[in-house]
Parts: sequence; C-alpha cells; structure tokens
Amino acid sequence: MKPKLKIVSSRQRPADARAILEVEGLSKGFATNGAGEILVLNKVEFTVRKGEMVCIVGRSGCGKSTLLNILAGFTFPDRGRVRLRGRPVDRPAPDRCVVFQEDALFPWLTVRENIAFGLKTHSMSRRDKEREVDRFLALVGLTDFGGYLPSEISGGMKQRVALARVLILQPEVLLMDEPFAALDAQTREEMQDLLLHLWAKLTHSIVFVTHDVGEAVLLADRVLLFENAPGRVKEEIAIDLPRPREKDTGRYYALCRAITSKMKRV
Ligand SMILES: Nc1ncnc2c1ncn2[C@@H]1O[C@H](COP(=O)(O)OP(=O)(O)OP(=O)(O)O)[C@@H](O)[C@H]1O
Repeated sequence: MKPKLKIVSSRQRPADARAILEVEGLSKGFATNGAGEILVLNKVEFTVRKGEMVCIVGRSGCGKSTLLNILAGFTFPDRGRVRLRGRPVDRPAPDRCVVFQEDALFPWLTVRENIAFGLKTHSMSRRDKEREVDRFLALVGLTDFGGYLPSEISGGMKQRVALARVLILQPEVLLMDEPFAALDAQTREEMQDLLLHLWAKLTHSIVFVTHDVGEAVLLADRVLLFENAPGRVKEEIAIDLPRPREKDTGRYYALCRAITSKMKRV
C-alpha cells in the first residue's frame, strides 16, 4: 500500500527579521589517536531568523555534524556560545529537535506510538494527545500506517515518522543532518516537497545540513558555505528564487553552478 500524501504547494514564506538562533565564535577540537588534537570548528559565526530555512553545505569532514550536535546540546564547544531566543543552549531540549540520516525510531513501537512518544510527559489529556497524533500522522501522509512497526515500512516512510515525531513537539528550530541522503532520488524529492509543505504550515526555523548543492538551492532561504577543516562559515549566499521552486530553470542551475564552483575553492 502506498502512503497517501497530499502536497499543497509550498508558498513563499518570508522569515521574520529577528534572529532566533545566534552562534558566536564557536570553536571545537577533538583529541585523536593518530593526529593528536584536531581543530574541527574554528570561530563559527551565524544567525538564523525565526521561520528561516538555512542550509549548511561543505565537504565531508568540515564539521557539519559536530556543529549540529552543539546546536542540539548533545556536545559542547571549547569556545564560543549558542543562544536560542537569548537563552544559552547547554543541553538537549524539545525547542531544538534533530532528524538524522538514519531514522532512529524505536523498532518495538508502532508508527503511532513512535509519534506519540515525545508527548508522554506533556500535561495534555489522553484524548488531546490522540488528536495531535492523528493530526501529525495526516500531515506526513501516514494515516493508514499508524499500526505498522518501523520494520514494516519503507525508508522514506520511516523518515516521515521521524519528522512527525519531532514536529509534534513543536520545536522552535528543527535540526536536520543529511536526513534524505540515504533515500532513492524519487523518494528524496517527495521528502523535500513534504518538508517544504510542513515548513510552510508550521512555524519553525530549520538548519539543514547537506552535501547536495541542488538540495540546498531548492530548500534554503540562505546557504552557509563551510570552509574545509577546520570548519568555518566561508560565505553566506541568499537564495532569492521564488517559491514554489522549479529545478528546471536557468536561475536554479546558475545558483547550483556558482555554489559548486565556490565549494571547489574552499
Ligand atoms: N568524537 C570525536 N572524536 C574525535 N574526532 C571526531 C569526533 N567527532 C568528529 N570527529 C572528527 O571531526 C571531523 C569533523 O567531523 P563531522 O562528522 O562533524 O564532519 P562532517 O562535515 O559532518 O562530515 P560528513 O559530511 O562526512 O558527515 C572529522 O575529522 C571527524 O573525524
């Protein structure tokens, strides 16, 4: 059975001018067996506005996942700071949720139970929780799959569950670490459409890490191009294409070419 997914066109969604997430002077090193102490992030600076979609692109090993782990509060910088709405980020919290490349679902829970999991500690009535889970199942096109186990659904459907599971917590910032990299080309396009649809409907900012320049140009309001090891924001590129975006246009290709050529030089 194919999941039902009705995509409404992703309308233009201008971000609020205020910075919600502030990253200042972030540096991070690791002790390694082979190479001693290596500096992975070097004075990383950027901000993300409310409702903005920022894509981070850079070569393998430039510290993108390390940065996301710091933003999530899973690990700490050696220097610098991260603030969300002015408050220091120093631990994981539901205001910043992460979607990884691997779905990380609980294999023993059904799709519905996975999505409901984060609401366990919420002081909502059981009925309201059920209603909220129904809403998110519908939003990701999985209404008919609530009773399935993760092992019984496809990779794309697992990523939809992973999205619903974090979005139900209404994070202010959604952190995504190459979430669609393991999917086939068609499923990946469907997931990009779904993400844009959800982003237009819900009010969260997104920091999206990808290797794929085409994906970044399709999704982002702004692309942060990372310098190669140690990672640092080399350049910010505003993507001024109107939404919904078409891949088949000269302007789209020109932006992809420009960013790819900049990437080769970092
Ligand atoms: N816990 C750790 N201990 C030691 N070194 C680490 C640790 N975590 C990351 N590194 C090193 O930091 C560097 C950056 O890793 P990171 O995963 O952040 O890069 P990335 O840009 O996300 O790479 P990719 O695009 O390949 O996923 C790599 O050289 C990696 O080996």
